[in-house]
This record gives sequence, C-alpha cells and structure tokens, in this order.
Amino acid sequence: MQRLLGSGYESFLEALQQTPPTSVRLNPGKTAAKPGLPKVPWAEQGYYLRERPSFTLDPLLHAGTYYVQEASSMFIEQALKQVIDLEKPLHVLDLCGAPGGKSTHLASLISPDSLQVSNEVIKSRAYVLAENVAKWGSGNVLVTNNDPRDFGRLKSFFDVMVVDAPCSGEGMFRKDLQAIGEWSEENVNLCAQRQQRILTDVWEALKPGGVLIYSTCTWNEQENEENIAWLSEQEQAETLKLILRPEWGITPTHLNGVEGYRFYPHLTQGEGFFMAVVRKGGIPEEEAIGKKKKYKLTLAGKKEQALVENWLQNPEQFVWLQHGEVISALPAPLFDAADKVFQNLYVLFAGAEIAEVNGKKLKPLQGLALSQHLNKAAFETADLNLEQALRYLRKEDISLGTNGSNWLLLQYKNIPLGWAKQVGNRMNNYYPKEWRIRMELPQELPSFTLLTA
Ligand SMILES: C[S@@+](CC[C@H](N)C(=O)[O-])C[C@H]1O[C@@H](n2cnc3c(N)ncnc32)[C@H](O)[C@@H]1O
Repeated sequence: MQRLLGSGYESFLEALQQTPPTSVRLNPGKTAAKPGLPKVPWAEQGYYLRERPSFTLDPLLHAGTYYVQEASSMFIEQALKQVIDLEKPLHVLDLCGAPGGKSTHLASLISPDSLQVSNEVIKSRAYVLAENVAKWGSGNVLVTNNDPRDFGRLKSFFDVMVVDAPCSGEGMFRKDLQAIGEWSEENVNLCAQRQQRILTDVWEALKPGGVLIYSTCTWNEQENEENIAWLSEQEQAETLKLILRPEWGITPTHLNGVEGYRFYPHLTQGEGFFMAVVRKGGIPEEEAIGKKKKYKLTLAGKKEQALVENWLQNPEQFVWLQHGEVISALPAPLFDAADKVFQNLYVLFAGAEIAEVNGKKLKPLQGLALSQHLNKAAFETADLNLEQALRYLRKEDISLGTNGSNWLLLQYKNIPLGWAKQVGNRMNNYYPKEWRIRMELPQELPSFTLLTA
C-alpha cells in the first residue's frame, strides 16, 4: 500500500481507524422523497446518514423503499450513465449478485423493457438476492442460481455485465475485522486466479461491443488492473475512460494500458473499492430469427389471467405466466428473452409473483404487494403505525379492530408491506415466514425517518 499511496500512506492508515460512513440508496420506483441529507455525489439516489440507525426496526427498509449500500459501490452508476444508452432495451447480467446492492441499483437504472438477470452461485445467498430483488419490485429481473460457466450457453446474449467479483476484501478492513485475519498473499493469488476463471467463463455471454463492469473491494493490483490487463490480452477488449469530478476524490489508475478507478478511505467518503469498464471488441451480429421453438414458460389461462390482471397497473403491458397454481407477470416484450434464460439456467425467481389461483380461490402474493406496478385501487388498504408494522413484520397476529373477510394490503407511511386476511374480527398474517424480523422489539421504538429527514 505504501508503494501505491506514497505520501498519502499516513492519512490512509488514519482513515482506517475511523468509523466507515453509512449510506443508503432510495428506490425511485417507490418514493420520490428527497431527504435533506448529504448526497453521494456519483449516485442520484444515494445519501449519507449522520449516524447508523437500527435498520431492522424501519419498516420502509423491509418494503424495499431503500437499500443500505456502501457509497463507493454506487459508482457503477457512472459507468452505466457514461458509456451505455440506458433508453434502449438491454439484456443485463449481474453475475455475482448476492445480497443485491448492485442488482437493485442496476434495476433502477435500466429501462422497464430491459431484462436483468441477477445471479448468485451459492444457493442460500441466491435466496437472499431473490428476497431483495422482490422487495425492490421492478418486475423485469430474473434471479438465477448458476455457476459462471453455465453462462457459456447464452452466447452473445448480454449487452452489459457486472462482475463484482469475490475478492480478498482489503477495502473492508475497517468494517470487517475478520477480513484482516483472512488476508494472506496466498489468498490474494487464489482470488486472482478465481477471478480470471470467472471472467473467462462468462466472457462468451457478452455481445461483441458489449460492456463489462468489473469491480472488487480490494486494492492489490493483482486482483484489479493486472486481471483486466490479462483479460485484454486474452480477448479483444479495451478499458473505457470515465469522466471524474475532482471533488469526488476518486483515484484513476493507468497500468499496462488499463484505466481503473480506485476508492481510498482517506480520499473518498466510502469503503475501499476498485472498478474498471471494459468494452468487448467486434461488431454485434444481427440476432438470427430461429424457427419457432417450444417454450419453457407457460402462459396463464385466459380465465385465470382475467381474475388477477387488474391487480397491476397497465395490465396490457405484461405477459401473464402460470406455473402450478402461481401466476406471475413479466413485461410483455421480455417473453422470448426470459424464455431463453429459463431454457439455459436455473431460475429461482422471475418478474413479479402475483397470485395463487385454485379454482375461484385467489390469494395475492407477497411479490404483488411489493411490486412497483401494483394497482392499489384494486384492494382494501390499512395503514399501520410503527409498532403495528413491526409486529406484522415479525409475523405476529395484529388486530386493527376491523371486521370482514377480505384481503387487506397493509401499509406503512403509504408504502405496502404485505397481506393480511380478515376472518371476522381476527386477522391472519401472510407475511413470508422466512423474511420475518427475528429481533425482539425494544421497549422504546426508535423514530428513524429517512424519507422526511
Ligand atoms: C462481492 S460479493 C457480491 C456483492 C453484490 N454484488 C452486491 O452488490 O450486493 C461476491 C459474490 O460472489 C459470489 N461468489 C463466490 N464464489 C464465486 C464464484 N466462484 N463464481 C461466482 N460468484 C462467486 C459470492 O457468494 C458473493 O455473493
């Protein structure tokens, strides 16, 4: 580090002793709030908090209104905005996706008729990714659980790829003491080799002319510039230069012809981070129109679709799918591309899960409550106070003193949390068991109000 930082090394060591800043990114699909807080300068929806609250005790986090994300990582926004035409319908891959920081960010930046595949190789982590994607509620994301090598089956499919690679985590040292204990030169070598393998495996799936955003949360050159230089040598690829504002404090690097961007804690408000943007050489080929194939996705029956279609706004813009009793919806223009992903990968979650249909019995699903396209007017709603909302999220039975036999959409500060079914004066709690808050509620509830701060 001393060699990389020269005279800045002392300040760097000092910064490592300080508490890292806390930052969040708002979901523009769920709120138009502009909190009066300092902004993350490279990300339109990013804000720094003055202190770290107990996020678990804020219902709006569970509703997908914002995501707690380290600020440096939000820099991928500049790569997308500066080198990609985000108005166009794109196929986007987030290869190493869990827990979902970059995936939820990408989903907010691409157009609604773009298809995003968010992947995670470790199954338990893939479920966490699916949960966070469902909470974000964009509706155009498929979550897959595949090894990078499986993506070779989707040759030249993606316009944009994010590889936020597993790394030796030097940039996390002040946040995660365990990372210090696990660091060794041998581990850096292993990480660098694994990153090269991941890049080789996934490269075929990028279209010629497509863009790869590579990032790590480590500083050594082996896992960063050297890996990208290696990729450029192996394949037809060039790194792209981004425009930086001096006040951002980002350190550009140029090593072996590679343009890289480094985040050091004494110069930028964020954790350690590295990013490079690579364009694949070659000219994109016209997509061949293949003969009519057998689809893997099955359309919902007309009758079933009619029962639920007014549960989304602009239902005509969606294609309605059915697997078993579950009906889900995807933006209609994405049907063919989504089917191709289903043919080749293991898909855990797709679009928005709307309802379970059993004869005439209908059950709205959690994905619908959290969808950015939910048509609230189709439901009876009830607003909860903080304690009621937290008890609901703990999956406790709550009573609102109402009577009836309807499905109720429960909200906090006008943002949907999930469903409850009234049975007389009782209310059954349909919040997903796996997502419930496990923490005991404190005697005194905190009043964290990000959206009105
Ligand atoms: C830095 S984390 C990703 C963080 C995520 N992009 C975000 O913004 O929330 C790296 C991810 O790579 C996954 N991973 C580990 N080994 C991998 C491998 N061999 N191939 C692909 N992904 C791997 C890890 O499970 C982890 O979720």
